[in-house]
Parts: sequence; structure tokens; C-alpha cells
Amino acid sequence: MLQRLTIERLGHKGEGVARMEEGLVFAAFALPGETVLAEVEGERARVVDILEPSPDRIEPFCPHYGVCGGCAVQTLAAPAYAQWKRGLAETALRNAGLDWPVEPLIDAHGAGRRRVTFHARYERGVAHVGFMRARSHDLVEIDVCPLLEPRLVGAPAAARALAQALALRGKPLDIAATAATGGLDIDIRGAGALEERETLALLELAESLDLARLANHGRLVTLRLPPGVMIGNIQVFPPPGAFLQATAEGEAAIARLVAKGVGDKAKNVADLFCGVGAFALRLAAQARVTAIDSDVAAVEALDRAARTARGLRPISAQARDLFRRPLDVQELNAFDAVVFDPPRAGAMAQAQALAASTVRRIVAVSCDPQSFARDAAILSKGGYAAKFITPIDQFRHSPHLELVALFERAAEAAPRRRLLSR
Ligand SMILES: C[S@@+](CC[C@H](N)C(=O)[O-])C[C@H]1O[C@@H](n2cnc3c(N)ncnc32)[C@H](O)[C@@H]1O
Repeated sequence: MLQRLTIERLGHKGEGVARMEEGLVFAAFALPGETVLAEVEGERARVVDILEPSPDRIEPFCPHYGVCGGCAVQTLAAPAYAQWKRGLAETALRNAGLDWPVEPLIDAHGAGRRRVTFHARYERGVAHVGFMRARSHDLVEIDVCPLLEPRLVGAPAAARALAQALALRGKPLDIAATAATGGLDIDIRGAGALEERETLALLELAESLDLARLANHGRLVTLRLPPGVMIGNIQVFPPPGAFLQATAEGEAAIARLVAKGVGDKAKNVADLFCGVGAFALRLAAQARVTAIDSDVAAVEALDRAARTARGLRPISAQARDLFRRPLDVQELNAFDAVVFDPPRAGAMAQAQALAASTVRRIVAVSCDPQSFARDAAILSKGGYAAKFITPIDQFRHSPHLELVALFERAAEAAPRRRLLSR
């Protein structure tokens, strides 16, 4: 059904939201203030024509924009875009009953994304590699993605060649590529156990593509050059597929805010959900750090880096499942400051223990405003208040947003919390 829609705002997935008698409809790639002609089906609207464009509309820079599901918002001018992204955090907090102010957005795109996951699908034995279309299982074939940092320019072609080598299986694959100091570091997911001839084909390709490392679901296929990643001035060698912040600039910006939150007086700090040590290795310049993550190989990589780096205070790197076994209040109270950076789901059990603790400074890092707001509400109920909440944009043009926040017990915090009713 063709409808004329007036777009009221951008939703939390970056789609234009319009109101019809039947309820809200979501129009991908439409901007606030625009009048569009759209084909409406249920709550989805496909824009057919833009009748009145927004004054904030700009030209997209990517040939795949509008088809590829990777970028939801590429045609909105920078100030309005920054306002929308910051608003994602404000809305999530408000929905959780918290009216805390949110700092201006920090742009941390830097040189671009340093890791990317391609999807591979097969059609009559030919591998197609790219990203998924928005809200669809269809693949959009990709040769270039302008959001990737220059070291990943060869990654789509490399992923395609590797997928083609596994074409006989015809199974959909995910191919994760990271820009490492030794070259491309690639982990193939979804292939299952490899046959000998497939391993041989992959080994040949690793040579011809000059890969640093190739792994199959975390298992080494070949290591040609050490795939290092710099954390500050310390080189770490993460295991295949380990978590890394999306951009080097994003990691540095988050780490700067973490250091600000921890403060320069803390001498004993916990870094929970530490990964390979993006914060622990920096914080250890001033404090003893207990770093915990459930990824055993990541913890081992952090431990190795900590042992070889010079001038650091001791880092105790420990493997522990913090969902099943969060640090209890007694364990938490041993620290001057606690940093926690959970996966998207948040860290409800750990936040509950923190809320009951006497830790002076709690620094929350999050990649999901909703779970952040839920964990923040738990801390708030325990008597903590936010001293700052800063949004960081390392997934430019997508609805993904990072947040760093400092919490202190309300009596110690600056009186910045306003009541919703005011
Ligand atoms: C968002 S990443 C943060 C990593 C690190 N702070 C960084 O900035 O690179 C979340 C981390 O949580 C870890 N993780 C996931 N589930 C976990 C669990 N149940 N217990 C402990 N760590 C977990 C992952 O291995 C990952 O390293």
C-alpha cells in the first residue's frame, strides 16, 4: 500500500519513524522532517520517493548505501547525526527512570574499523561474500567498504578466495578479519572440521594472500607472522577471534575515559570483562590490576603481554565466568576502583554485587545503551550516581554506540542528578 508519510524522528535502529492511524511505522533510510512516499507493509515502510527532503540530508559516500545493512544512517549531516546518537543514550536512561545528563558525542572513527566480519553464501558453487541486507537473510556482495581502515582494503577479496576454497561444503560461513601488525588475521566460522585437501588449499591461499594468521573457528590453520595489536605502546597477540574494540581510536578514547574515571589515586583496580587488556595494560602504569574475563585464551594473551612489558605494576590476569560467578561484595570491596565492560547483554549479577559494595569509583563501559541503563538503574538503587556519562562513536553510521560512565556513591557525587518529575 503506497502511503505518504511524515518522518517524526530516527528510531534506535536508525530508521525513520512515522505515525499512522494503525500505529508507528519504520522507514529505513528516511530522515526526520522528511515527507516520503512509501510502500507500507505491517510496521515496515519501503521508501519509494522522497517528496520533501530534510535540510540535513547529504549525499551518501558508499556505493552500497541503501542496500547494505551495515550503515543505517549515512545521509544525515554530522551535527544532527551526533545529536541522534547521543539521544540514544538519553532515551535509554530516561526509559530506565534515570534523568542523568549525557556528555556530547566523541567521534572515534579514526582511521576506520580494524576488524570486520563478512558473510559467505554459495550459489551454484560460486562464493558470494559481503554483508547482510538490513532485516533480511539476503547477502549484499561487497568489494569495498569505505568504513574499513586501509589495512583491511584487501580483506573482501581475501575472504572471497577463502570462501571459494571451501565451496564444496556450500555451508554459509562467517569470515572475521582483523588488521594486525603482521598483516591480515583471519578466523573462519561455520565450516566445521576441515578435510585434508581443504586445509592444503587454505594453506596455499594463506601464502598467496600473505596472511599473518589463518584459523578455523579459533583453531590455528597457519601462523605466518605474529598478528599483534598495539594497546598503547604495548604489543599484544590476541588469540583468533578475540574481542577487540572496533577502531584503534575508539579503544584509545574509551581507555582515556576509563583512566579519568578510575582517577590517579587508585592503587588497586579491578578490570572485569577485560578481554586482552585494553584497559588493564594501560591502568597498570599506575595501579595494581586484577583483570578477569571468561575467555581463557584472551586472559593468557594479556598475561603474556603483561609479563614482557616494562614498567608496569603487577597484573593478575584470571579466567572466570562473571555471569555465573560475579565478584561478591567482599571481593569487590578490596578495590579502590572497579571497571566493568560486559558484552551486549550487560552484567546484571555483577552490577547487583557492585550496588551493594563500598567501592569508591565504578567505571561502566558498555556497547549497549539499553543494558547499560538497566545496570545503571541497579547501581542507582544501591545509592550510586553518575558523575559523567560519555557516548563514543566508533561504529559511525550505525546505531551501535559505546558509553563510558563513572559512578560514585551519591553523597560523594556532584549533585547532577535531576528528578524526572521536575
Ligand atoms: C565488550 S568486550 C570488552 C573487552 C575489553 N574490555 C576491551 O575493551 O577490549 C566483553 C568481554 O567480556 C567477555 N565475557 C563474555 N562473557 C563473559 C562472562 N560470562 N564472564 C566473563 N567475561 C565474559 C568477553 O570474552 C569479552 O572479552
